[in-house]
Amino acid sequence: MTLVVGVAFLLLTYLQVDWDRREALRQHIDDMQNLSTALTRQAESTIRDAHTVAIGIQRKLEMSGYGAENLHEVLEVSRAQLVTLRDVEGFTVVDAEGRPLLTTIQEPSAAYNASDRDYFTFHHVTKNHGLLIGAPIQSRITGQWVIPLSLRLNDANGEFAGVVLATLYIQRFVDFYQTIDLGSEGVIGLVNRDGTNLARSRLADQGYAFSVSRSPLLRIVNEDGVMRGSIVLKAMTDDVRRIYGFDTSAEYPILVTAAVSEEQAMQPWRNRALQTWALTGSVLMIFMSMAWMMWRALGRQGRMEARLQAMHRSLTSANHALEIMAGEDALTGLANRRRLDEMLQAAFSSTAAQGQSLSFVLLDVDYFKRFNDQYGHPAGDEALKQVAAVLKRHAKRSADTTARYGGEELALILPGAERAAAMAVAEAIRADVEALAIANQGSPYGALTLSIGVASGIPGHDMQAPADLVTAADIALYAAKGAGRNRVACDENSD
Ligand SMILES: Nc1nc2c(ncn2[C@@H]2O[C@H](COP(=O)(O)OP(=O)(O)OP(=O)(O)O)[C@@H](O)[C@H]2O)c(=O)[nH]1
Repeated sequence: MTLVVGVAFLLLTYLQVDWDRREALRQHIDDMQNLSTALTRQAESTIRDAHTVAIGIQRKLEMSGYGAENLHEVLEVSRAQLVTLRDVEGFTVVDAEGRPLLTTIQEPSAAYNASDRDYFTFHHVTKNHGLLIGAPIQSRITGQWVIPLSLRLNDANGEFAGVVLATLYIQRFVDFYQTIDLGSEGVIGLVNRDGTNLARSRLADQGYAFSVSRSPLLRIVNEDGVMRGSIVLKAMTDDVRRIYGFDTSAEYPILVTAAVSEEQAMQPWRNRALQTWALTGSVLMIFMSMAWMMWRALGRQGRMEARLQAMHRSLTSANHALEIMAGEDALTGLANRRRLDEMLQAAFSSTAAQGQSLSFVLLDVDYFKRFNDQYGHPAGDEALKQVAAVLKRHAKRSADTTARYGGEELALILPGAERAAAMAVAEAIRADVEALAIANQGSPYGALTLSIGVASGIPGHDMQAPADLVTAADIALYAAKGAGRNRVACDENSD
C-alpha cells in the first residue's frame, strides 16, 4: 500500500514536471515566432524603401537615357529621398563595364570598378529585371559592411547597360537586433532563402559572409514550404542548441530567425522542477518514515498481543491443573467432577459393604441458556454460586458430597439415604432455589428454578457400578425436564 502511494506520488510529480516543461517550451516557441514575424516585417519594410527608390532610378535611366543631365537629375532626386532612408547607405549606378555613373555616397576613386562583384556578374548574364538581394559585401567607397540590393539596367535594345545598386547598412540591423534581450546565447538572424547570412545580432566566427544553406531550418522552409514556424536544433555556427522561431517574407526571398538558447530559456523551468522534486522527495521521506514507524509499532503491538494470549493460555491451563489437583470447582467451591467420581466410587464401595442404600441426586438449572443470554454470563456465574450455596446447606451429613457435575449441572451424593429421604432433600433444595426468586424472564416460571433427578438403590444389589446410579439419575432428570421443569423426579417413576 505504502509502495503504491509512493509510486503514484512519483508518477504525479513526473507528469506535473513534464507538463510544466512542455508549457515553458511552448511559451518560448510562441515568443520566438512572434518576434521573428515582427522583425521580418521590419526587414521587408527597409528593403522595400530602398527597392522603391532603385526602381525609380532604373525606370528613369532606361526611359530617359544615360546622358549627363539625366544622370544629374537622378542623383539629386536620389539624394533627396536618401535623407529619410536611415538604413540605406546610398544609391550607386555603374555602367556596363562596372564604372560608376553616379553615387549618392561620395565621389568614388578613379579606380572604382564593380565589374568583379557577384551582383554585377549576375545582372550581366541574367536578363532578369527584378531585385537581387546579394551576400554582404564591404563597400569599396566607405569600407562599411552592406547588403547589396541591385537591379539590371538595359539600354534601348534591351542589352546590358549597367546596374542600379542600393546598399543597406548591416550595422543598423545588428544594432537594432542587439536592443532585443534574448540572453547571452540568443540570436536574431536575417537570412536570404538561399542560405546567405545577411545580418546577425551576434557576429559568427566566419564574419559577415557565410552560408547556412544546409540548415534543417532552411530545408523545412524551401523543401517543405513551411513559411512560419519553430524548430529546436543545434546551430551550425556555434553548436549551441536553440529554440528557433522563423517567418519568411512573402515579398522578398528573406526570412528572419529569432532564437534563445534552450539551456538558458529552460533554466527557470529546471529550477522549478528541482524544487518540485526536492519537495516530493521530502514528503516521500516523511511519508515513508511514518509508514515504517507505524509498521514497527503495529508489529510490536501484534507481538505483545500474541505474548499476552500465550500467557493467558498457560495461566488458564495452570488454573485448570490446579483445580484438578485441588479437586474443587473454582466457581462454586463444590467438588469437581474428578473428585465427584472418586467420592461416588468410595460411597458405592462403603454402602455396598454395609448393605446400605446409596442415593445420587442430579440437579440442572432450567432455561439457563436464556438466563445467560438475557442477563449476561457473569450474572449466570453469580446465580450458579447461589444455587451451589443452597446445595451445600442441604448436605447435612459428613458423608454427603456436593459437586459440580459439569456446566450448569450439580450433583449430590447421599450415602445411606433411601429414595424417600433423598427425594425430600431434593424437593427442599428445589423449593429453596425457587424461593431465592432470581428473576429469569426466559422461564415460564419467571424465576430461576431447578429440575432434579434422583436415583437410589443398594450397590451390588440394585446396581453393579456407580455409573448405573448416575445413568438412572440422569434419566430421572430428563423426565423432570420433560414433565415441565421445576420439579423432582426419581428413577422409580421415571420410566
Ligand atoms: N454463566 C455460566 N453459564 C454456564 C456455566 N456452565 C454452563 N453454562 C451455560 O448453561 C447453559 C446450558 O444450556 P442448555 O444446556 O441449553 O440448557 P438450559 O438453557 O438450561 O435449558 P434446559 O436445561 O433444557 O432447561 C449454556 O448456555 C451454558 O453456557 C457457567 O459456569 N457459568
